[in-house]
Amino acid sequence: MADSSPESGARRPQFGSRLLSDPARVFHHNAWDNVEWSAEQAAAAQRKVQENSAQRVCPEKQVDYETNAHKYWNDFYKIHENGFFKDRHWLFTEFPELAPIQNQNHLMDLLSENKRSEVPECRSNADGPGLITEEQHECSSHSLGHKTQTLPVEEKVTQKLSHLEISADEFPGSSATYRILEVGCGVGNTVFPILQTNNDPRLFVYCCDFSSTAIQLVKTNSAYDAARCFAFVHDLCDEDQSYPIPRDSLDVIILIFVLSAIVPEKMQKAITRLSRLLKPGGMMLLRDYGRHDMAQLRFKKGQCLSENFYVRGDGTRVYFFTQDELDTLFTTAGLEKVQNLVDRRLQVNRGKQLTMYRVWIQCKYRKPLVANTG
Ligand SMILES: C[S@@+](CC[C@H](N)C(=O)[O-])C[C@H]1O[C@@H](n2cnc3c(N)ncnc32)[C@H](O)[C@@H]1O
Repeated sequence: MADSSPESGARRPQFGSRLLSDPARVFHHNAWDNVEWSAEQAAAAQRKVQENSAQRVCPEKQVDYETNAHKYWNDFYKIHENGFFKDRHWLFTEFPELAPIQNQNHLMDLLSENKRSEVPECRSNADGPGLITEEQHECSSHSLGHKTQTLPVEEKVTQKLSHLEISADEFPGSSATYRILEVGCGVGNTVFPILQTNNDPRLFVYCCDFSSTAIQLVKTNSAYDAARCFAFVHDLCDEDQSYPIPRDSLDVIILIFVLSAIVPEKMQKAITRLSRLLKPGGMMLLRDYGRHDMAQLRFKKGQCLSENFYVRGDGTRVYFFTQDELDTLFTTAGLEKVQNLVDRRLQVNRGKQLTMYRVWIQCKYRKPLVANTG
């Protein structure tokens, strides 16, 4: 097979296509896919988790992390603004649903021009010391422009939506025919690539986050276009707060490293509420941390909140999923599996000769065309 590494300038391959067959070549690329874990490595990971989970955070602190979760994320974004999470052009190869079909050939041409090396997710210093690679700190060149004002029309819509009674023909994006919602969008590192690469006039993109600081950064980004996008503050765990979109109206919902940030007991209701917003045939897409990811193994004693759920030094929290747990969450919400895969990836810092074993899970679940009555 021809070399399709980002360095070669060729189109970025889907995950799963670069395999390390000769361990001596480990430092020849930045990342290797589907890395097999030996029994010893798996057992060592299990032991690490037992060790770092032995001591739990006290109940008072647990209440604080839950009650003030949005404040901890606000603080995070006040410090890092939009220089922390890198834009993700891999999105379109992994999730072609983000680009309407008629655009895909053109999209692939655009992407092949993009020679940036791909880093799947780049939560770093808060996960533990020493995890940061140089490229993970690299800031997106096109996510830094800021506007100073939001549009008055949008303000009016926001006010109207705060007294929610969504009518089927009066909501932002109501005239669009392809609607995407990103939940927990942060500073827009998924939303802006979608808006920039997909110029289909029938597309409308919604994005929300419970961090008002993050949403402010999205709205003041020069790439934010209120005619094509609607960003709003929303807590996906808040059952009393409606989404500003009617039921059965979305083609795609995206969750990128966000479900892991909420308390496990609230995950099911959050997913069930979101699934109601999908059109029949609509898709829920997720990429998130898998069990025994390097970030989980790096936690120290005293940072565990509950099984596989931890708090970082900055007060933000993270859960590490198995494929079965995610399958249960989505199928209980009435969705059908299209994809549920584990991406075991060996990331390499060639400069520092470091190896990092990452575990991510990628899921696609579809709302059935006919309601599941069984
Ligand atoms: C790890 S970051 C990922 C951000 C973004 N999806 C990305 O990939 O760059 C997790 C995001 O989820 C948001 N978040 C956490 N809990 C949330 C909740 N209950 N409701 C809405 N957003 C939430 C945080 O504010 C943060 O922006």
